[in-house]
Amino acid sequence: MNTQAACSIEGQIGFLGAGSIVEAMLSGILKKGLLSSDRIYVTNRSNSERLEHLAGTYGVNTTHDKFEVISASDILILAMKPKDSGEALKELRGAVHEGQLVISVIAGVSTTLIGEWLGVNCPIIRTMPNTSSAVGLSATGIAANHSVTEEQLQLATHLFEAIGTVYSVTEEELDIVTGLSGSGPAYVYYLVEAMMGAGATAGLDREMARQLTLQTVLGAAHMLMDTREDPAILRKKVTSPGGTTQAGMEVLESYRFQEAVTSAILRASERSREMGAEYR
Ligand SMILES: NC(=O)C1=CN([C@@H]2O[C@H](COP(=O)(O)OP(=O)(O)OC[C@H]3O[C@@H](n4cnc5c(N)ncnc54)[C@H](O)[C@@H]3O)[C@@H](O)[C@H]2O)C=CC1
Ligand SMILES: O=C(O)[C@@H]1CCC=N1
Repeated sequence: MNTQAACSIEGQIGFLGAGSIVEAMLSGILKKGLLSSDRIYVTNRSNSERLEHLAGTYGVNTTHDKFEVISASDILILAMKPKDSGEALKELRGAVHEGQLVISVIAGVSTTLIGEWLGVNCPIIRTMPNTSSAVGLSATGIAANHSVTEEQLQLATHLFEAIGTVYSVTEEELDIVTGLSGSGPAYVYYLVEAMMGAGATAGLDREMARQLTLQTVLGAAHMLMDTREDPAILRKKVTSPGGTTQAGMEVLESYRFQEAVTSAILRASERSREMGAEYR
């Protein structure tokens, strides 16, 4: 868990969208005590059961009236899918006023486009958190448009610091951040699935394979963070000449593992750019 102390924030926050990333953020924000649940409003397209779940689990206010959420909120967080965002935001044209701070977690969609759809020249901050927000360990990229004041940027940074670590980048760089750390947890889970599966296939009890894999991933992440050593150096320290790691690494290389990971991240970043153009 991120142990950084979080001071409370003023005002009310509204979420337009109630999916996985919003639940991860709610969980992280409330665990940190950044603001009380009665100052949070959540709406979605039409799923009442989902809103009931969020109200029941987190004690937040939920409604199907998007205009109620907008008028109740000092900070508005946009969290619908990129493909739904144009239609959703055009419906709200004129409802958001210039004093409200809009924060988007939507992949690929630019602050310029969001401003055009909403029909208002308001401060807009584009971010890219990841689902590790739920345990306070998101790696979040953040970029602001020209209307955002230093104070508003600090406020948004503070909000996202409650759910992890925040990195200030340019808006262009956010597409790379999306492919790398926004999608990144899925790549790590994919590796973990493969490692656990291999342990079980080789004869270990499934739970034992799971625990050994998770402790290995956790230990490796801590080694990288604590020693600040280059990952290639750490990898070499594990690899005894002619030993087991070398044998395993040769197989990964024969499948061009690094090339596959690089291509995946570049393709995901490109997809972020594509979505911004595709859904305009
Ligand atoms: N899932 C992830 O790991 C991450 C997702 N994101 C971004 O967050 C956004 C949401 O992603 P997820 O939570 O995964 O999607 P999701 O599909 O779980 O949730 C999308 C939500 O948007 C709502 N919605 C759709 N149309 C709406 C409308 N007109 N008004 C209000 N709400 C509406 C849906 O009802 C649903 O609650 C996407 O833009 C995605 O790019 C960003 C970082 C990480
Ligand atoms: O897959 C997606 O498009 C979203 C953005 C980053 C993580 N999930």
